[in-house]
Amino acid sequence: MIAAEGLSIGHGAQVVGRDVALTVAPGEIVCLLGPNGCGKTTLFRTLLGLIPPLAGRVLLEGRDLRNLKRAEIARHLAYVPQAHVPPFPYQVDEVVLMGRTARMGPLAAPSAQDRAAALAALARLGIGDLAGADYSRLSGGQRQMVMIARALAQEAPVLVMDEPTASLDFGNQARVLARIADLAQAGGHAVVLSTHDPDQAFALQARVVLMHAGGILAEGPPDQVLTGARLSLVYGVPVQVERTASGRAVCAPCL
Ligand SMILES: Nc1ncnc2c1ncn2[C@@H]1O[C@H](COP(=O)(O)OP(=O)(O)OP(=O)(O)O)[C@@H](O)[C@H]1O
Repeated sequence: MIAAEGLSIGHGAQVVGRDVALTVAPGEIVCLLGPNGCGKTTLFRTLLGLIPPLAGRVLLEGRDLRNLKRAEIARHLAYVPQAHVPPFPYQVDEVVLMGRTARMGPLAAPSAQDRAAALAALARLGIGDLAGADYSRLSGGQRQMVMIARALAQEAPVLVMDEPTASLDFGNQARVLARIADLAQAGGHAVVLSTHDPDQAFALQARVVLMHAGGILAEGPPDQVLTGARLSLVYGVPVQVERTASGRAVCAPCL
C-alpha cells in the first residue's frame, strides 16, 4: 500500500536518516518510536511527499510518489496532524469537510455527498453529536478525534498520524488508541503513527519501527523490538520492560 525503499531523509544537505525501508499493509499499524530529533516528522513529511527523498523512493500503491499529483496523493494518503486550536471559530462539520478537498473539483462547493461523507466520518468515530459544535471550544481529545474524522472523510486507505495522543489525558489517550485500532482492524486502514510512549505499541500490537542514530535500529513486533536494552540505548536512560499479572508489557525508566 505504502512502501519506502532505500530512503534517505533530511533537509537540504542535512541527512537525518539513511537506508530507511518501510512497508505498511492494509489493516496494519506501524508505530514509529525514537527520541526527539531522530527524524520521525522528517520521515512523515517525506512519506507525504512534502519534502523530497535525498535518495531512494516512496511508493504509493506501487507508484512513485514523485509521479503523483497532490490530489492523487491525498486520495490515497491522509495526514492526521496534532490537533491545535485554529485562529477562526470553525464549526466541527466544516473542519471535517476540509478533508473532502481532494475529492472536489477545482473551486467546487461541497456536494451533498461530501457533506454526507463528513457526517459519516464523525458518526463512525462516535462523535456525530459534535457536528454543529464550535471546534475551538472542544477538549483536546475531541479535537484529535475531529482531526481523525477529517482524514476519514478524505477516504484515503493510508492514515499517517503525528503523535495522535500527544497532550491528551489518560482516558482520551485510551479512547483515541481504541479508535485507531478499530480503523485498522475493522476498517482495513493502513496506519503509520508516531508516539513517545512505547507502551502504546504493545497496546496496539503494532509493528514497531525503532529509530536511532540516523536510521532504523530494529523493526518488528513489540515483544521482539522493545527490549529494555534497546529502549535504554535509544532513550539514554535505563529502562525495564516488565509484565503485569495479566501478561501486559509495561516499559518504565528506572529512576
Ligand atoms: N525544516 C527543517 N529544516 C532543517 N532541519 C530541520 C527541519 N525540520 C527538522 N529539522 C532537523 O531534522 C532533525 C529531525 O527532526 P524531526 O523533527 O524530524 O525529529 P522528530 O523525531 O520528529 O522529533 P520530535 O520527537 O522532537 O518531534 C532535527 O535535527 C531537526 O533539527
